[in-house]
Amino acid sequence: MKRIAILGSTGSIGTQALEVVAANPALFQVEVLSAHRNSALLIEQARKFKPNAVVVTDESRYKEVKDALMMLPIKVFAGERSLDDVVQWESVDVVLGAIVGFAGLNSTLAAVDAGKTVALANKETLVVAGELVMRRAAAKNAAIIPVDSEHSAIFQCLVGEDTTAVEKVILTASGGPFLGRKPNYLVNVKASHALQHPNWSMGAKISIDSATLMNKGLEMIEAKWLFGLRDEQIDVIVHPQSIIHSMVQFTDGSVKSQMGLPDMKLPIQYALGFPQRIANNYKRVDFREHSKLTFELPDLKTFRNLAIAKEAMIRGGNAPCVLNAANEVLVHAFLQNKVGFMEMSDMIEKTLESVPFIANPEMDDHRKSDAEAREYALEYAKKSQLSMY
Ligand SMILES: NC(=O)C1=CN([C@@H]2O[C@H](COP(=O)(O)OP(=O)(O)OC[C@H]3O[C@@H](n4cnc5c(N)ncnc54)[C@H](OP(=O)(O)O)[C@@H]3O)[C@@H](O)[C@H]2O)C=CC1
Ligand SMILES: CC(=O)[C@@H](O)[C@H](O)COP(=O)(O)O
Ligand SMILES: [Mn+2]
Repeated sequence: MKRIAILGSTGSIGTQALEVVAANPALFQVEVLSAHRNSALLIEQARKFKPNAVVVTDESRYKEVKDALMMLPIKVFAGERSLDDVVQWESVDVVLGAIVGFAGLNSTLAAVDAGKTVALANKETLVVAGELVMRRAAAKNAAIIPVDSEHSAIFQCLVGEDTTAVEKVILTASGGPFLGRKPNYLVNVKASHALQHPNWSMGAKISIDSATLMNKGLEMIEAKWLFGLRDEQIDVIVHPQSIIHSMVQFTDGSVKSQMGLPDMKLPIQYALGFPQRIANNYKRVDFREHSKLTFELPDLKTFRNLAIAKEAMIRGGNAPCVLNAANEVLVHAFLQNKVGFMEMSDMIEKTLESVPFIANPEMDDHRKSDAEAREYALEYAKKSQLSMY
């Protein structure tokens, strides 16, 4: 029986993780749940799964959660710091990092420092501080099992392989809702349209990242650190059907892929169950229904975020941290209709030019770079014609 701390239990990954847990009561038990603002759902989840503790990181929701769970033997904590404490508990076997954005970094690091197995969905953690996180995980023997579908695919392709025989990895990208569209169309698109991913149902931030292809840029950086790859070993190919979740090409020319229907419960249960592969009765791929699996190069001239992210990866240092912070601010602004779809790339680029470069950042440098980048990005966002700041 694995005892799991689900950080971000009220989100898209968190709720699907709870479905996986509910389907496998002999394998998994919820030890901790965490939410930020969605206290109503957190309370409902706590009543159903009866964890040892819940954390509500937005402290203004503490009283509501505490009062609602008063009659149950569930500890209730508030604030981000509490997350760092609970993930280190002896009673936690696996930490599922499913918080969105930079906000998930501290708790992931706390889990790694405690030598926990981390099932990691929160890709921003590795984008911002991949070198540092992987270094500390190695020092503490903490396993990081990817949940992100592409990285889960690569991980599964690598099990039992000699990693020195990897020539490159090929990340598949769906292309998002605007595949094939050009700038003259994209200047006018609104969040409601960008949120409609063709294959996956996900949280708002990652859905916009998929639409701009920033998601694939973030995933290149995530792959670099997870699998210890050189920049030139990471390729991206657009595969609109999202059946092949990514591939590994070996030095003998063989290519392995992992396939499946686009359903995040699969990589989630793989990461939670690893090294055990858990049987389920989810819908299988029927190749007659998917008789055309197609591939094309990404349009980097239109979807500039992917090119900008790749450049930040190659530049290294604090550049990916700055990229991430600017992107978080601008995605938030786009969701509120305060900047345009195409403007986001220009503003991210300008933020990267504005924040001083740090070649070998430690945690304090990342915090500082993140804060500075947010200020610049917000300043640029305010200059948008759409802005009503
Ligand atoms: N959704 C997907 O299919 C995939 C997601 N991922 C990655 O997984 C992560 C989660 O994504 P997703 O589930 O879509 O996101 P959601 O927006 O659906 O959920 C985010 C979760 O994080 C919590 N949260 C938000 N802000 C904070 C904060 N400041 N402090 C603590 N907790 C916070 C939310 O709490 P509350 O709702 O209570 O406010 C919620 O539980 C992201 O990094 C994403 O890139 C990767 C691959 C696929
Ligand atoms: C489900 C998942 O892992 C997402 O990151 C997904 O890959 C997004 O799809 P695209 O970024 O390829 O559109
Ligand atoms: Mn992904």
